[in-house]
Amino acid sequence: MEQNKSKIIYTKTDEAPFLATFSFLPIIKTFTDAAGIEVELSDISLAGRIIANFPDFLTEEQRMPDALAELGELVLKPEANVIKLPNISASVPQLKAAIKELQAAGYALPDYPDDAETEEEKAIQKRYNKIKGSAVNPVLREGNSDRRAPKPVKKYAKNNPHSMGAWSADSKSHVATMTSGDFRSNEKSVTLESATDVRIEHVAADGTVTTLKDSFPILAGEVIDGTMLSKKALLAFLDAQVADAKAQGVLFSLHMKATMMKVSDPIIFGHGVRTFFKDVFAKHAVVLEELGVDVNNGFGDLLNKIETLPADQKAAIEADIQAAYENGPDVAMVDSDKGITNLHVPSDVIIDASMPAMIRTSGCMWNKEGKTQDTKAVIPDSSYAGIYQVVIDFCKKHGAFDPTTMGTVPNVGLMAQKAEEYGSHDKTFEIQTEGTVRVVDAAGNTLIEHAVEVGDIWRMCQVKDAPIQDWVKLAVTRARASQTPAVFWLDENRAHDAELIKKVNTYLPNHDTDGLEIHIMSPMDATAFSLERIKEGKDTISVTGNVLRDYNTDLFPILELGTSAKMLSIVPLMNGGGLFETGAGGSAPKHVQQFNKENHLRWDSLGEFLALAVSLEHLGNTFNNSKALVLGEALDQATEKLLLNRKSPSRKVNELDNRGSHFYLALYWAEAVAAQTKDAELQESFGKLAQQLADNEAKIVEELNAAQGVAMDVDGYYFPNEEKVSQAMRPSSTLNSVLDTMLINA
Ligand SMILES: NC(=O)C1=CN([C@@H]2O[C@H](COP(=O)(O)OP(=O)(O)OC[C@H]3O[C@@H](n4cnc5c(N)ncnc54)[C@H](OP(=O)(O)O)[C@@H]3O)[C@@H](O)[C@H]2O)C=CC1
Ligand SMILES: O=C(O)CCC(=O)C(=O)O
Ligand SMILES: [Mg+2]
Repeated sequence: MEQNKSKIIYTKTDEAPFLATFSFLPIIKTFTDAAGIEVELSDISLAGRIIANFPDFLTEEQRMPDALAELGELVLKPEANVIKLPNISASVPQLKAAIKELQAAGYALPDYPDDAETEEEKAIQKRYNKIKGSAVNPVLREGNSDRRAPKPVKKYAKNNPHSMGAWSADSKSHVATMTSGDFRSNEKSVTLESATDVRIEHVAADGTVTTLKDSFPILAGEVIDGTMLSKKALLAFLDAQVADAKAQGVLFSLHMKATMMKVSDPIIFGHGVRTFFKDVFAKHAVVLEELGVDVNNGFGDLLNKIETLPADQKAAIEADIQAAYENGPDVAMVDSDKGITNLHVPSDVIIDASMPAMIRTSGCMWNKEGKTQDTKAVIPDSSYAGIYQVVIDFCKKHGAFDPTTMGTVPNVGLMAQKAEEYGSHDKTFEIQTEGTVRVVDAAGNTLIEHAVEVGDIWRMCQVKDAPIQDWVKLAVTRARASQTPAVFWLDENRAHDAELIKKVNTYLPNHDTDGLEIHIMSPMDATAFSLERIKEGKDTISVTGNVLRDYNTDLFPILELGTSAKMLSIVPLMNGGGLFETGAGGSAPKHVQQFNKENHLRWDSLGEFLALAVSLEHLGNTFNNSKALVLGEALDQATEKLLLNRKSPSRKVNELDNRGSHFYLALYWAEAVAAQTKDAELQESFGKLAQQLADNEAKIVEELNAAQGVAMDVDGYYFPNEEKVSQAMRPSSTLNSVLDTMLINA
């Protein structure tokens, strides 16, 4: 992919942000074309990535270039300027559904092999596994993360607070986490002084050595960790939690990140399902085995596979499932009307968004009657679980947070180059034989070693030195720019964090920290510190590793702003380019359901507006493009006005939705360009556009709202008909012709 000096890459993704793109992109192009800036669409949708990876199964016309691979190369170059919308990180059920849809559309793709046996099946599975889970973000994130609520957004939230469920001191909701045998307890960490190669091997009790991962390079200064989660300890823990949830009368709810931690967390999820339905699995072990049931993909896998059984056999299993529900604790529901529990699909409950949603709902989740109920949030590994307990304790003591007065917690996150746990998939193993796992360097020294048993999960993580240096620098830069205290969330008692603390102490003196308040605290202490301040309306930067980056950038925004979609999310790429993510949240599947049902899209594109403005600013500054700077500044003004005038999408049908909010953004953006005096040419042409949009406001809004209230079918979920999507997302002929006229004149 060529990125010339006046090009911005805009990503085509999935679900709600995909739909929104069909309305917003024509507006963007109206503005950028006039300024000679090219905006190119790059397809990294789940369907697009599947197509790109199986050219040999497809016809010439069906094939697509591997846009993700191209972007992966682009982000290493200084000229990179990419706007990245949220995309699906597919669980296996989602991947299978997308494949099915493509097959139905005439794409002769192979099925996803559940049990790959032949070499051919293994090769296909390997290709699909590359597409599975969080496969996009780690490729693009060649920089650390700077996520925050811009001032106008925070101000808007204070003036227009979202709902917050009240908290009572006698709430029984709590976090349950392991106290031993987990990743945190077993962690060992080493900083390599000089570059070397390491390999990971398993040594069986009889001395047989099996290579788990061939030699790979480690750079000087890199921190590596090895750790394991004991299956025995996990099962004992899960058993105890199921029993305790029942005893306490609270909902049982398991919170994992099975999409991003795509090797370890589905295994843990599977143990959660098997523990909850223990009797079903004990009684029907043989038949479930024969059916190839794999609940690492959720309990839904069992339900789907027993459909093929003879009626009486199926009924017997269903009766035992019912008994499990009756005898066990109540289980948290994703959709109580449809009987879908938190255990059905691993991608339905994702910890970063699910825990804050629970905290916002008075610490409750939904039970089978569709009512809220106190909940036991089960987060097996104790590395980070404690922060949520601190928030829960704080709410029990002080009541719910008040969005009208609370301060903000922006985040500076260490994430470049697959840092830490989020880069561990290719170094995570479910142990097949008792023995030892060891990490051995080029000279034959054992750097890390653990005794393991069958079923234990062993993993190694890496974080390179250059990203750490960049992260420390970014933290200081943000602390200085915003005059806000910064806290490194690092625990001296955790092996990995202890190594990072040494690094932070080495690199901080390289920067001017005069007059800045910088702390290092354990995650739980840092949470308590930040919450005390937030309550007093004070701001505190959280400087964290990759997992806490993920957790904090949903936790605080969801409490402060109601959603993380309103965050500014910048990734200053280490080689000088810019990656501008939109918001900090996901692709909102629920929004698509509503769109299909009643043609109302409640997706808020605020994240896209903010990202585009910083992308234009970056382009302007990097390449001396004054027109880009004018557009960027004007866009920020337009976004601020949009918030002030409350033109964000409503949640209700027949009211302003995503499309209507795009119209208002276009109007305010054109007005702001027309009002500036730095560029007379832009001023003149956008003066005309502003006038036309303003003159037609009532008609356009009427046309946009009138389209709603009917079912909408765009021929597919993962791979819809783009012509239909475009028609659906651009229902105002008046708006379309005003934009077209502008484009023709540009
Ligand atoms: N950067 C990325 O690419 C990311 C991708 N994901 C992926 O997204 C999918 C869904 O993840 P999930 O955890 O459910 O998170 P989502 O953010 O999609 O959903 C959580 C809820 O947040 C609200 N929300 C999120 N974005 C917006 C928005 N722009 N406008 C209005 N409301 C919004 C919605 O609430 P309500 O329904 O009440 O309106 C939504 O249901 C998964 O496949 C996940 O892997 C997740 C995070 C980041
Ligand atoms: O990549 C993913 O799967 C999710 C990313 C995410 O949640 C985040 O970056 O906050
Ligand atoms: Mg996240």
